[in-house]
Amino acid sequence: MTAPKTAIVLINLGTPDAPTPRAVRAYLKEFLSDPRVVEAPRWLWFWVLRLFVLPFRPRRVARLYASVWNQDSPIREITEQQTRALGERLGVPVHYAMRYGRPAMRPLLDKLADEGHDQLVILPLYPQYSGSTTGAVADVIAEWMHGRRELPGLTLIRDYWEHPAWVDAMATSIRTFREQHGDADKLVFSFHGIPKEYEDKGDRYGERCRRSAQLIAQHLSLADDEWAITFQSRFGPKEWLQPYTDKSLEAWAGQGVRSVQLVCPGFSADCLETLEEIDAENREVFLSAGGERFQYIPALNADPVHIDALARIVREVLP
Ligand SMILES: C=CC1=C(C)c2cc3[nH]c(cc4nc(cc5[nH]c(cc1n2)c(C)c5CCC(=O)O)C(CCC(=O)O)=C4C)c(C)c3C=C
Ligand SMILES: [Fe+2]
Ligand SMILES: [Fe+2]
Repeated sequence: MTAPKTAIVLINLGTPDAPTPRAVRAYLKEFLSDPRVVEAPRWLWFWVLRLFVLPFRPRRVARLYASVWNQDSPIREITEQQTRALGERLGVPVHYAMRYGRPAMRPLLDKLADEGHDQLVILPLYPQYSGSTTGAVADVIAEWMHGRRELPGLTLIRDYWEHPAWVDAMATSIRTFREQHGDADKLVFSFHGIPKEYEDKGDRYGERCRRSAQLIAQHLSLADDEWAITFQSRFGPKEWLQPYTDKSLEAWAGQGVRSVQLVCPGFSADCLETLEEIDAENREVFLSAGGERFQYIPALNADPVHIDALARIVREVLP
């Protein structure tokens, strides 16, 4: 037998192929059909998705994608940069795939196994585990394994919000931003939400986010009134994790908070939800409610402090 041939696979959520209603429709159809993402009864959601969501949302969301699109969707461009940088740092082949849309996970797993890799380390780029994100990645891996006779060794890094290397990278990035731009009345940690019902049923994602923000705030020696945690990206009519980012910004502006800095520690790469929803929509919410200064602190992206942290996290599980 030859020495184990290891490959690292980064996974992120996904994005449409193009900022057009047609491409966004195809992407949303795949994404929102996953029962990990929308847990409504299948027969009901089948019709709601086709009658009320897919005929309308893609047109509006395509315009939002167009407002942040570069050569490609930011999340795919940045994941590609992260993949290259981590490969150089580790000296081990690093690949990436998206859970929804392209490049897809299954063809990559097939290719790596067919090439004779017998150890795969899979790192979903969600620092805080949720069934709706990393759980959905695990589903694809499990289905893929089901169809294969010879299996490689597999390590799934479930999450890394507690890893000192990642907490340190987040704190360093925020500190560097504040050294360059000054502080604000409030530092807001805004996380992507999930429906409150998922938490009630046992998904401890919200708790991980709250503890995550606490660890970073401690690292920065912030007093309790200098920071806050909120949840963004509500979808549909039900209650999601609270407090909501937009409502909180509005309330603070009314209470005399003049300046805020927002950081999104649940997003390893900037994407529609940070560049458009936070840096454009929520900026507008805060400023039009009387706030004076709104600053978005970028995601860790392909910053060397992030790549160093990911390299440490992966090295710990390498054979
Ligand atoms: C409908 C339910 C959704 C759940 C639950 C959900 C959880 C969740 N999502 C992320 C990260 C990202 N989500 C992104 C976009 C996005 N998310 C939803 C819905 C749910 N997300 C939708 C419908 C969309 C698409 C845009 C829209 O139509 O509003 C993205 C950005 C992708 C991009 O292309 O830039 C990310 C990243 C997390 C971390 C999470 C739960 C923990
Ligand atoms: Fe989402
Ligand atoms: Fe959004």
